[in-house]
Amino acid sequence: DFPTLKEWVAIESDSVQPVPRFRQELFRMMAVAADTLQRLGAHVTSVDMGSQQLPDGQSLPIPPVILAELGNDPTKGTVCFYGHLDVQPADQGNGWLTDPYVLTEVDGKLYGRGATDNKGPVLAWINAVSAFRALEQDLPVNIKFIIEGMEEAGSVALEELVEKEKNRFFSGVDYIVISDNLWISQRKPAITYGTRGNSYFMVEVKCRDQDFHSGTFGGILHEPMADLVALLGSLVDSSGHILVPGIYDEVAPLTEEEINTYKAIHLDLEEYRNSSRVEKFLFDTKEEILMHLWRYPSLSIHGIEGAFDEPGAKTVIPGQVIGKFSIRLVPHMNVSVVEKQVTRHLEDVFSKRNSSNKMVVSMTLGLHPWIANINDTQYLAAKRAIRTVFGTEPDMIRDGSTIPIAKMFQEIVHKSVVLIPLGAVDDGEHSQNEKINRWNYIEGTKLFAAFFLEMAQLH
Ligand SMILES: NCCCC(=O)N[C@@H](Cc1c[nH]cn1)C(=O)O
Ligand SMILES: [Zn+2]
Ligand SMILES: [Zn+2]
Repeated sequence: DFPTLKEWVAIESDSVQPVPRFRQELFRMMAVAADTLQRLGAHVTSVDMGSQQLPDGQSLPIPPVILAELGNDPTKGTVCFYGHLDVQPADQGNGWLTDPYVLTEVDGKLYGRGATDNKGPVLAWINAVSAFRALEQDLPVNIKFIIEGMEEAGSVALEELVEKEKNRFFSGVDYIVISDNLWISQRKPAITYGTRGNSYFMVEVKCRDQDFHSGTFGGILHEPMADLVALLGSLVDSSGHILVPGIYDEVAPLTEEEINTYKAIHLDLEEYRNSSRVEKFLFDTKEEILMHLWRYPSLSIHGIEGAFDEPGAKTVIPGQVIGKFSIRLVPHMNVSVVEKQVTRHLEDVFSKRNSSNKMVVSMTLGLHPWIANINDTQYLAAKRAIRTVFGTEPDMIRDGSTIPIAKMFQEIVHKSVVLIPLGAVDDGEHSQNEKINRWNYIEGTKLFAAFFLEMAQLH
């Protein structure tokens, strides 16, 4: 009578679209998960997270965070698992070949929103725990769970909760495990020991708060879009090199030993390129590709608010526009130093244009990079468990994206954090036709069970 992945995927727990219907679904999702953990024998607390103020003045309730505990034997180590049960939006009309909220198996692949990000891995951990229950075996370690429902919306209010629970819920925790990313291969398991951070910028250029007719005003204005395009064009060159002065100053120097870690990773570049449907990457070797995803910063331009982006040929001059870009940060870059460097650079470029428009730069998100010590006990336990279940050594990888909670745990709770992904490189998290392979889901469950046993031995 345990929940299946199909039942969990059927709950439309979208945290990104701030509408009451999805919030209700999120509350239902968290209630179902709390009930599951209770039936597993855990002591469960659903923490009220208050409400979220939206930019349009609306307020929406934040789904509760689940804190659960199973076992408190002082002779055993305590492993805390973090996961999230909210999902990215999914719209069947938009490229999905099956209903995103109906888990559908095709050729051993389980398609559905949240299948790999992150409902499948959370359920795999729960299944591993329940396997010990079913076999009437004592759990080898004490287990804690922290499960949230707002990760895809930026883990709203979670940092405050972690801070508040630092000396309570987290006081007895020895190790933290997250399973919220993917392998770098289709078949070879991985352990993740680092993620990049992210600093997200908005640059607003404003002439007035209404658009202009380009026949009536074109030729006599400093156009906001022309200013903005020049600003955005000044950020990165065609080889991907970021042009903000000083931005590379604090990037950790590259050592020979580190290069060898990239050499050891199996990555079929041709397959990677083909499955990504990209004609050519900026770099030609595996080592360069991995380094530019994991250990060097990158700058991406995301969009322009206020731009005319519909089909057709409207002859408008937008009166104000907001450019959006972000810089993925790596050790040892500092968020506030980056904020100053970017602001100064944009101000310099803008002042050289002698524009009469107003420019405002703001950093709306500052997430730190995270890197762990791969000699920590739980890394050894995860490696041994992978050998047992998969009969191979894992790829030791980093992730080019950002999992803010990893750094929060490291900084606030001061505990070792490991990422043990279960999904394959082509699972399509955040994309249409997200899936988890049946094989990954089942072997992943075994991996977590083996990990508990290894942790018990090594603790
Ligand atoms: N493979 C794990 C993906 C997790 C993820 O997508 N995180 C977001 C977090 C974020 C960063 N800036 C804004 N949100 C990401 O884009 O990396
Ligand atoms: Zn996720
Ligand atoms: Zn996600």
